Amino acid sequence: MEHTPAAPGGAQQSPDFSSPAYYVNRELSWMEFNQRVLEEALTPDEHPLLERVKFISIFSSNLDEFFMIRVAGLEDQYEAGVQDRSVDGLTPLEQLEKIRERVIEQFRQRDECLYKDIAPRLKDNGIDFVSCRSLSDGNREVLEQYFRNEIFPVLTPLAFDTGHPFPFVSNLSLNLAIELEDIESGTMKFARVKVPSILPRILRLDQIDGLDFGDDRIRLLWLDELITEHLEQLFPHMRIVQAYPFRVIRDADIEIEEDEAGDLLETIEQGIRSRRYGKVVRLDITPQMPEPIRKLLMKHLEVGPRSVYEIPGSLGLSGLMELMRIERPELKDEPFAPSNPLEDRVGGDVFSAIRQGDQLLYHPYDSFQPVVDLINQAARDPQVLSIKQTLYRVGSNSPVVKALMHAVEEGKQVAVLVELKARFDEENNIVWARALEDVGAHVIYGLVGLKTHAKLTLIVRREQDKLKRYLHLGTGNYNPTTAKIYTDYSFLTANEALAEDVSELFNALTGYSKHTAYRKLIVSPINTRQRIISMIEREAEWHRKEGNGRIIMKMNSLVDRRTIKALYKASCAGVKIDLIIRGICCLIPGINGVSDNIRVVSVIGRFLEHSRAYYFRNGGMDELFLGSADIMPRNLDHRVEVLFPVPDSELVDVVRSELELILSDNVKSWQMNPDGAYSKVTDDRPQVNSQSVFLQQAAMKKSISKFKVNGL
Ligand SMILES: Nc1ncnc2c1ncn2[C@@H]1O[C@H](COP(=O)(O)OP(=O)(O)OP(=O)(O)O)[C@@H](O)[C@H]1O
Ligand SMILES: [Mg+2]
Repeated sequence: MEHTPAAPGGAQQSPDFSSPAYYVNRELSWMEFNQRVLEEALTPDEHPLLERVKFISIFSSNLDEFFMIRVAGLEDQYEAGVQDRSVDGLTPLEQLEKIRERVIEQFRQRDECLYKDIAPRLKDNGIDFVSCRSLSDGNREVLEQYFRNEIFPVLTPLAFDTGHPFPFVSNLSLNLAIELEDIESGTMKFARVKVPSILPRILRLDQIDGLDFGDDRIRLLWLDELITEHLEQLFPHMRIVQAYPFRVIRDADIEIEEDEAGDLLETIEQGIRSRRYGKVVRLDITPQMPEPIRKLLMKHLEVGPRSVYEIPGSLGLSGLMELMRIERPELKDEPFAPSNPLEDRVGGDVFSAIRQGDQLLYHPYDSFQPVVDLINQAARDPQVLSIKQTLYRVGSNSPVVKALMHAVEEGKQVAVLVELKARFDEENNIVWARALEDVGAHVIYGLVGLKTHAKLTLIVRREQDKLKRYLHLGTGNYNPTTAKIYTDYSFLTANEALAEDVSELFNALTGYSKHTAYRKLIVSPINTRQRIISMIEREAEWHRKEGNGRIIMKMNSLVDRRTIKALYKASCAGVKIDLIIRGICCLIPGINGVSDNIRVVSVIGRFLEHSRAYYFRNGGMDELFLGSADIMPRNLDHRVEVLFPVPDSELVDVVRSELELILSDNVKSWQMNPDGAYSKVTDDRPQVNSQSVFLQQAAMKKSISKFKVNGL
């Protein structure tokens, strides 16, 4: 990326902070993030072998989602003739073209890594991808029988010619396009078979009864290969000329006109159904597919050449996640047991822990269990009157939801705000919302036009004839499964001023309250942008007065232009600004006269960095906010988000030193350079892998508390 120095000739004029040269394109920045995820797989020795496979899967499914939402949006804009340029000066078409160029290169890297590096290493470790043809005659017969019994009944061959309409090809589906010859008439035909998504994508041949290999190697076969091999069973009296896999990705962005939605739940269900019919935004094929079949698919799926990707090898590599089920611990990360300081100290009595003082948990190093315990304990506790909670992504089989249901059964007043619009979790959330409603909880779907992304729990308990309020405030979801792999903070407190604000906020979410004057919380869409910007400006003021201006912000994405401008200005004023941004970052650090004092790093590793923390030195009166909001227009303007201050200075110090540790990471950290590109942080200091250090610290905490429990 080119940019001219802000003040040519050393003149002291203020740079034009709106210049496109000072911004990175949001979509391309996301692509760079996904590249960093891919690098986790590409680099040998970065992770145990199966974990590298996992990163190929994550990279691939991330990219699928990106097409379903972001590329779909750009294609819409392009089609609608939108000529507006992004902050960095690109039209929708220019962005689409750049994305395509990048994706092609990424697919090349991914596939080369998978087939030339990872697969041979898997082989060295006794794990083989095999083809049907490589099997002995005896094994092939057994496999044919297996196909007949287990797979054949689930398949539906769909003919396609003038007599049959083009079959509907659903989103994310893998299919075979089959060329056939009618043996009697000699005419050529075309058919499509969907590879059933309910079956595992990769078969473990060594686990199929009757197959005999005479060794204990693990043998894997792609399901689509098995189907291809036995197509003649689906088309008797026809000659299979050839079969070619293809995969379709559709626009999956649900547009909900909430103002017109009578019943939001039903409207979203309709949306999910219609998502199956969204416009095709990507068609994956293999290079072998002949031109006529390509043309035919492109015509009927209504896609242009820009949306067609040739991928040698298997399609839909997100399916590789199944390999994580292989029981080969030495090829995976070492399991770890999170510390549970609360359990160790107060035996799971979370209320009493909170009474002793505010509690800060850092997941996944600290267990998420206390949060589940809190709600379970509240459900059982006769003194508890009510529980209010927001739910965004709860995951399947959620112990949190079960605890809430239990609380209803125990006669507590339970009010739950279920966000039905949480992307790709809509169906899941509908199920939970219904289940909660059925047991008699008050289920609310939030405010019209806003997604509720805030993570809040409020428990009211009667104590000595007074009502006391307990809070859980978080940066991540109420999802114990992801809490094992995403880094997030949980803050447990009975702080009155915070509780007052949270009560008001729940009233605003569930009732008609138009409360906007929160004393402690920063709340989107009310004042997050304005408060963050004013704290950035305040830091510049402090710096002018007494120096030492310092800001550390950690988030998943930084997109908001006004906040970026404020950061540029603060940098020009001399404030030292460190940004830990895992994903999209539209700000460019280190530009002369614009962002000299800003550093941007991104940590990608075993755990998904997910916590959001905003720290300001504030003239020595350190101020720290944690919460659910990233700095993107969507989080600032279109969602209900909460950032909460951490009132205890000791805990502020804890978080600040955790942030400093991440900033000192020189193993899993990437820095953004003044040209907008990322490079791995390398220096001569002893190696610091921040996630590993946090793991070690958690293990230490565990052993220390064991000593304490034992009275040593
Ligand atoms: N270690 C990892 N590194 C990179 N990406 C990961 C890792 N683990 C999981 N992921 C991917 O990260 C994605 C989730 O990231 P994201 O920040 O969007 O979280 P989220 O739960 O959707 O939160 P939000 O609702 O705030 O967007 C998942 O789709 C998953 O595939
Ligand atoms: Mg997300």
